[in-house]
Amino acid sequence: MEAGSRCAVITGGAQGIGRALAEELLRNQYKVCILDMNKDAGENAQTELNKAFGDGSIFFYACDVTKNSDLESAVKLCIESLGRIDVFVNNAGIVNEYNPSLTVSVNLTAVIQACGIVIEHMRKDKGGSGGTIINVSSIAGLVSLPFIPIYCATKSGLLSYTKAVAKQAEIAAQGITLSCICPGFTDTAFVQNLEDKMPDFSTAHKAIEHTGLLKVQAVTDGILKLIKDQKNGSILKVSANGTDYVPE
Ligand SMILES: NC(=O)c1ccc[n+]([C@@H]2O[C@H](COP(=O)([O-])OP(=O)(O)OC[C@H]3O[C@@H](n4cnc5c(N)ncnc54)[C@H](O)[C@@H]3O)[C@@H](O)[C@H]2O)c1
Ligand SMILES: CCCCC/C=C\C=C\[C@H](O)C/C=C\C/C=C\CCCC(=O)O
Repeated sequence: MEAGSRCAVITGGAQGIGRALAEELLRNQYKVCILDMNKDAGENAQTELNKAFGDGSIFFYACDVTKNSDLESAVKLCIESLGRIDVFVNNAGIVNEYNPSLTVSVNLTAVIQACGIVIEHMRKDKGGSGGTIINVSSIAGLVSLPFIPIYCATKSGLLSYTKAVAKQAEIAAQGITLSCICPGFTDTAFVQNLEDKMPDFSTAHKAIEHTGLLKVQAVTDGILKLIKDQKNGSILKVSANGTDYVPE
């Protein structure tokens, strides 16, 4: 590991927004670890991206973020591979209105657990060098969508949690910043095959027809902006109308 290269970890990084972000960070000279429960997609991303960016650029570790023991050991492996973590992106997420506990567990509880683990590593008073945590929320965390109430609850919960932790005096003192990104509907596998994931699929389908889909690049650009701006406690909305910070 060369002195000075920045290191990032992305949960749910095997496909969709997470994988595109991994690629973007590699293009920006980061070393990257991706964590995902989809072993085939994760190994595939690792092989393809190491081929494109050079061996040892990216590491994949299988991790179900809902299992605290998986998270603990995956973060340890990331630190062994990268040396440190400068940027941690909690990106893994699901929509499943028929399984509230799983939805809360993946989208909210796992993020809270991961933040706890990563903050301990980043704290300057514990030998770390600070860092940035980005939590991937959604416009569904800002507006209430009647066809996905449980998903909305998890994503607005993420906004509250992130802003509250960011306000803790010791977070800033330790050189740590937390922020959230709130994308609108985005063109990934996430918005496909959802017929059996919500009772009122036809309203969801109409909403997407009405708003259209964002390109993944708009979301990864937003995450790069958050990494660059380091505005602790900020919420960045990405929609068809552009990318803007949400006023306090
Ligand atoms: N696509 C959209 O329209 C959209 C819009 C706003 C926000 N988001 C959010 O963006 C994030 C990424 O979404 P995406 O569109 O790339 O979805 P995606 O389905 O393409 O990718 C999600 C990844 O998360 C992984 N994952 C799911 N559960 C996991 C678990 N328990 N442990 C580890 N990995 C797990 C999946 O295997 C997958 O690789 C999610 O948090 C989602 O809520 C998506
Ligand atoms: C075909 C059915 C797909 C159902 C999609 C379900 C969940 C997707 C959740 C995403 O996180 C996106 C959530 C909300 C987007 C809300 C409004 C979009 C406004 C778009 C805009 O202003 O550009």
